Amino acid sequence: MAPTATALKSEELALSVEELSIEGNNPPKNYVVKDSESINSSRLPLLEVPTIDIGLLCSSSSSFQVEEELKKLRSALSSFGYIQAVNHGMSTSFLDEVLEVTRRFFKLPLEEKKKYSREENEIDGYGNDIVYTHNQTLDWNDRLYLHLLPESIRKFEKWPQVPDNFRKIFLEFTEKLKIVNEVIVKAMAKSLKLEENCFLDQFGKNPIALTRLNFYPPCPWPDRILAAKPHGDASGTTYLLQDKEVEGLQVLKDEQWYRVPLTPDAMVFNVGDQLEIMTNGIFKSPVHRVATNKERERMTLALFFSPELTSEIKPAIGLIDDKNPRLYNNIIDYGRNYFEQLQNGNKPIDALKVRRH
Ligand SMILES: O=C(O)CCC(=O)C(=O)O
Ligand SMILES: [Fe+2]
Repeated sequence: MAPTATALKSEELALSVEELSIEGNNPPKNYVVKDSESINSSRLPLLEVPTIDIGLLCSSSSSFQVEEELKKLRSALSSFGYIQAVNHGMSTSFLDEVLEVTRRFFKLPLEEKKKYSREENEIDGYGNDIVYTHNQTLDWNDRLYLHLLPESIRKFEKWPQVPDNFRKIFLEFTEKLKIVNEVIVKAMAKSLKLEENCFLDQFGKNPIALTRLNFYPPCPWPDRILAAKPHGDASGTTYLLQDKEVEGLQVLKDEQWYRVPLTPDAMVFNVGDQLEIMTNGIFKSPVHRVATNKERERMTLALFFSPELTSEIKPAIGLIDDKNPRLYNNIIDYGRNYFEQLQNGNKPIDALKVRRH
């Protein structure tokens, strides 16, 4: 998933969002959303995100309860692509620890964090948006990207040494979430009456796990700047640990923006673009964005699972027939052009739509 185009450089762009939040009186122009009206700061409705019991999905029997859970999963993923995963086998205290090491990293002095700065044209490391074009709108977000799987692509030099349990906690989290992910990806197939490994096989033997730790400093201009611009995730599947107190995530459903509620003890799960392709558009990779907050900072942790780079992903045969034509072309390494497309204002998945005349 390496960015392909050469990134542009400029003085203002080299500052972290944290630095910008303490500087100056005017909004930095590269961050101001061109069509500010679209931010719509009036209070948005809250999305009802169904709770899915992962323990039930693991069970090999097909009881009434399991069938009901699969129906609920299918319904949520085909209407807006989000669920809250509960009973996932990770204790609240463990998830709190994951968020706590994340918080402790972002609370380090800037000079400390900059020791882990992302190199140009790389993904792993600390920094903000890669800049491809001068009129790109930047996100009010400092982040740390780290590849977690496969082991061979970990860049430990970008992994924080402080707090000193960072590495241990993230390795444990990765192992645990990998198991949850297999359960959910299999359940997605079962809920569509497909063979359970149908999507998991497309991830290949060495799926990719990438985490993105997000820090959103308070922003003096919440009506003009977004913490993350609208996007669908490039992943196969995405898991999000949300800030415990500060909302910000919003989802587009039927052309209306909704707030995603805070989910204590639950993980938010959403379909990524690559699972939308594999399900031939039945499951939706939701377009989401993050609002800025004038008073409060926010921290979240996203973890993305994606097929290995050599795997050709494709809509499952069992989902295509005369009534349901193929919607997407096959693709290898979906992430390769994703960032550049997104930063150029495109919706990357649209490039794969089958064109009919
Ligand atoms: O911070 C959030 O609530 C969402 C983050 C997100 O969408 C991402 O990292 O892709
Ligand atoms: Fe996202």
